[in-house]
Amino acid sequence: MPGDAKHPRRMETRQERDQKRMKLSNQSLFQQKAYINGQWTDADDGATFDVVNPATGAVLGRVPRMGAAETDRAIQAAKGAQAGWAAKTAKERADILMRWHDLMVEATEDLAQMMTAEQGKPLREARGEVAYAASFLRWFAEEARRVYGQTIPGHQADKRLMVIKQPVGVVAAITPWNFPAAMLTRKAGPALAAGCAMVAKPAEDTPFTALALAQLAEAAGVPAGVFNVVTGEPETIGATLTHSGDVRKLTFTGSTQVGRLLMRQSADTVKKISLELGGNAPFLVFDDADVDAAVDGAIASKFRNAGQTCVCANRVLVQDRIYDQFVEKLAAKAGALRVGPGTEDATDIGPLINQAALEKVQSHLHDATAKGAEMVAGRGHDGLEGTYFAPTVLAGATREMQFFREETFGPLAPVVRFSDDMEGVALANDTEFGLASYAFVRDLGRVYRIAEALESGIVGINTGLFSTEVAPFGGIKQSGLGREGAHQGIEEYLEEKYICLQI
Ligand SMILES: NC(=O)c1ccc[n+]([C@@H]2O[C@H](COP(=O)([O-])OP(=O)(O)OC[C@H]3O[C@@H](n4cnc5c(N)ncnc54)[C@H](O)[C@@H]3O)[C@@H](O)[C@H]2O)c1
Ligand SMILES: O=C[C@H](O)CS(=O)(=O)O
Repeated sequence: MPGDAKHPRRMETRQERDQKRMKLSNQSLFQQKAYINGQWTDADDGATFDVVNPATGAVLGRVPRMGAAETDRAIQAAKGAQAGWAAKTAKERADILMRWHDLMVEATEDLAQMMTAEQGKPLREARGEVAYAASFLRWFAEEARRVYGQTIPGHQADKRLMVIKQPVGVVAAITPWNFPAAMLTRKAGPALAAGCAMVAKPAEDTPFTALALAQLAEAAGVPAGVFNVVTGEPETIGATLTHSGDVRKLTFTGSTQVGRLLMRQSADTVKKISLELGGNAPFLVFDDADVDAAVDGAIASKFRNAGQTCVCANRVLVQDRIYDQFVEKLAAKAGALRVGPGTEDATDIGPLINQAALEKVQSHLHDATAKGAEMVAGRGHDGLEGTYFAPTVLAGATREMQFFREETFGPLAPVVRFSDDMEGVALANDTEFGLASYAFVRDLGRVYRIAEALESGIVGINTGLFSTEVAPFGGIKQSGLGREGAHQGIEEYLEEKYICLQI
C-alpha cells in the first residue's frame, strides 16, 4: 500500500503478508491459531511451527506448537459441550451440519487455493476434494435422523425389550496431509451427527485447511467446544488424547505404523477405535480386459494426487498375453502427464509433500532398476527441482523389489507379469495390507471369482475410482478397522444400550 508524508506507509502485518500468498477472497479462512472451546488461541508458550508450500518451499504461515496442557483444555472443552450437543434433536444437529456443508461449498475456491498451497495437489483436484469433503457433511446430516433402535420380542411375558443408540462421547480425530479436508469431514460429519464432540489434530504439513473448516463450523453455528482443532507435536498431542479417560473414541487416518502405536496407547482406557491405514493396492489386468479402459483406470488410480492416496494402485499386475500392449499404452499416457505447480491449470502431477516423501519414492525406483526393472516412461526426479517426481512406468518389475512390500505413495507404476488367474490373485494377496484392489476383467464368472478372492475392504472392477460418501470405505488385515461413509460410518460413533423393562 503506497504511502506519503501525511499518510506514512503502514507496514503489512505478517498475517496480511501470509494471506497474500494464498490469494483468498475470504481472508478470515486463513487462521494461524488453533481453535479450542470456540476461541482462536496460541500455544501457552507462544511457540509456533512453519507451514511450507511444497511447490515453492516458501513459508505460507505458522500455527501454534501445542502440547499436553492445550490438548487437555481441548478435551475438557469437548467434555463440557458434549451433553448439550447430544441433547439437541437429530434435526437440530442435521441443520447445523447442512449449514456447514453450504458454507464449505460457497468457500470452494478459497479452500482449494489453501489446499493446493499447503498440500500441492492441482487446483482441479483440490476443488474436487472440497466437494467430496462437503458431501460427508450432507450425507451424515441425513444419516443423523436415521439412527434407529430396536424393540425385541420379550423372552418372558412380563418383559419388554428395546435397544437404543447413544453417542459414544468425546471423540479424538487424527488426520493425514494427503486429503486435509475430506479425511477430517469423513470423521467430523458422522461424529457430530451422532451427537459427539470432537478434538481434531490435523497433520503438521497441512493444518490450514482444518483451521479453515473450524472457522466455517463456527460460522455455521457449531457450538463452542463441540469441534476443536489443536496443532503441534503429534507424539505429545496423540499421547494426551489416547491416555485421557474422557476421550471415549479414537478415529485415526494415516500410516499403519502410527495406527498400531495409537491402538496400543488407546488400550489402557479401552477406547472405541477406527483406523484407516496404509495400503498396497494390486491393480490386476486379465487377458480378456479392455486394455484401453485398463490403462485409463491405471492412470486414474495411480497418479491421482501425485500417487499420494491410500488407494493408489501400488503394484500393477498384468497377464502375459496383453502385458507388452498394456505397458506400451500405459507408458504413452503416463508420459503425457504434465508435472508442475498445482496452481497452473495445465498441471496433472504436483509436487510430493516433502523431501522424505521424495526420498521414499526414489528408493523404490532405484531398488527396482537395480534389480532389473526398466524405465519405459518418465525418469523420476531426474532433471526436476524441489520434490517433483515425473510419472514413471517400470517394465519387468517383480515381487522381489521393495515396492512390492511397501506403499510407494508417489507417481511410480511398476508393472509385474503373471500367467494364470490363480497366480495373479496370489500375487495380489501377497501383502499384509488389505485396503483396495482393482481388477480389469470382462467374463462374468471371472469377475465374481476374482472379486471374492481378493483380500481387501474395497474392490474396483473395471474402474480405477470408487470413492464416494455413500459407500463404506475401509480396509482389512493391517489396513485398518471399521468403515467410514455409508450408514456404517455413523455406527462408529454410537453405543447400543439394551433396556429390559419389567411390566
Ligand atoms: N485408509 C485411509 O483412508 C487413508 C487415507 C489417507 C492416508 N492414509 C495413509 O496415511 C499415510 C500417509 O499419511 P501421513 O504421512 O500423514 O501418515 P502419518 O501416519 O505419518 O500421519 C498421520 C497423522 O498422524 C499424526 N502422527 C504421526 N505420528 C504420531 C504419533 N506418534 N502420535 C499421534 N499422532 C501421530 C500425524 O501428525 C498426522 O496427523 C499413508 O500410509 C496412507 O496410506 C490412509
Ligand atoms: O488417501 C486415501 C483417501 O481415502 C483417498 S479417497 O477417499 O479415495 O479420495
